[in-house]
Amino acid sequence: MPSPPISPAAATAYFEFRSAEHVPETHEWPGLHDHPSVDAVAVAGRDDEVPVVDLGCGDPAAVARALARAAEEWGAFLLVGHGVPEGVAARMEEQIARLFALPAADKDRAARRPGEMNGYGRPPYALRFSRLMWSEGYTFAAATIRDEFRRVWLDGGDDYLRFCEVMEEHHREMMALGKRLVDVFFRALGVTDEQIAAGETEREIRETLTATMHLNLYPKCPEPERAIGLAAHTDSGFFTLIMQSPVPGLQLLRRDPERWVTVPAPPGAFAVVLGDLFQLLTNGRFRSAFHRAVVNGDGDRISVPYFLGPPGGMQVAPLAAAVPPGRKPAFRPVTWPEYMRVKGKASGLDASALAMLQVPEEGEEGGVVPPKN
Ligand SMILES: C=C1C[C@]23C[C@@]1(O)CC[C@H]2[C@@]12CCC[C@@](C)(C(=O)O1)[C@H]2[C@@H]3C(=O)O
Ligand SMILES: O=C(O)CCC(=O)C(=O)O
Ligand SMILES: [Fe+2]
Repeated sequence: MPSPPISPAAATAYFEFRSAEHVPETHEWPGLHDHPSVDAVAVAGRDDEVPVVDLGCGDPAAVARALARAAEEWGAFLLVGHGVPEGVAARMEEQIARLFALPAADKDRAARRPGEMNGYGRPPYALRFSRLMWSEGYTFAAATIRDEFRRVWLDGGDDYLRFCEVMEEHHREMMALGKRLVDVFFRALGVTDEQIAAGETEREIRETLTATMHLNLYPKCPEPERAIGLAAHTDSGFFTLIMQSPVPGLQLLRRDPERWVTVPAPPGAFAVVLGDLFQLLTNGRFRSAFHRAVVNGDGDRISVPYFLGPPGGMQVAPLAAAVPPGRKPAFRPVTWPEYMRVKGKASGLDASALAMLQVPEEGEEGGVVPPKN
């Protein structure tokens, strides 16, 4: 019988990872090794090689083809040749390490309150589990960085200013990159540049993108095989640009047979993970990826997912270009907050919640989205 979800009090209690010599029962996850973990590098050239998309290769048609393949088959890829200056990641790592090294009282002042999206603490879906994850997190809307971090640095000051400048620099770079990628995704779907320029919906999607940043610290773990950094899930928005330390930890679930493929972490590359609303937007052609983060015994790992999605009030519906001629869209329109509620009520943490939005084909009772990756 599954154990009950953890109480809100236990979920917000501070845990001192640095002094832990063992993984306590509260943080021990059964079933972590039900599927084997595969190192993508060790099997390079085979099916388990995580796709790489090189934005700077100079051949837009080849980029769109590589992106379409990665989005259809994996729902995730490594992005290189993106032009984001090298120093950004190093500055982010330094500031994030400083934030999480602050005294517990400073971080607790900014704790995410029940029902709130922003703040220090465990990610929203953590409340669904009976065990705790081996990570510290901080979520904030990219548009409100200065207000948000006055909760940590009450009087402002140099540390606060430096922190905000670095977060804002990352936000600027990621938003510009996200908008470029949206156009390449459209091209990968077969939408021409002229259609993108003329298409109201395509332009609206690109121009109204909203960004949420989530800082993850996975502290070095004394018994990494007994703990999980971030439990398996799909992201719910359009897509997520993940900056990660040059220490692997992100894993993607592949099927037939089920196995976790570790995403390599070459310096400067971003991992890109597609979310459920992108699957809906592309009428199911591009898939969201079921993923998780494992921990390690050698050192800390930091990751910064930059979640891109629609504004809260926008109804997301399958793009006309993605619906085959003569067919109905496969999903009904939904807003992001409405989808989060649907997913919150679903039993799984993957894209299967999308089945509740599926429009049955003529003569059908409704259906499920078969997992592909
Ligand atoms: C924009 C968001 C996506 C997210 C919920 C959030 O409001 C901020 C945190 C994100 C995250 C990170 C860990 C896994 C996840 C499922 C969660 O509970 O919080 C995702 C959410 C998501 O993509 O649905
Ligand atoms: O740490 C990572 O690489 C993945 C993080 C993630 O999936 C998330 O925060 O949603
Ligand atoms: Fe994620």
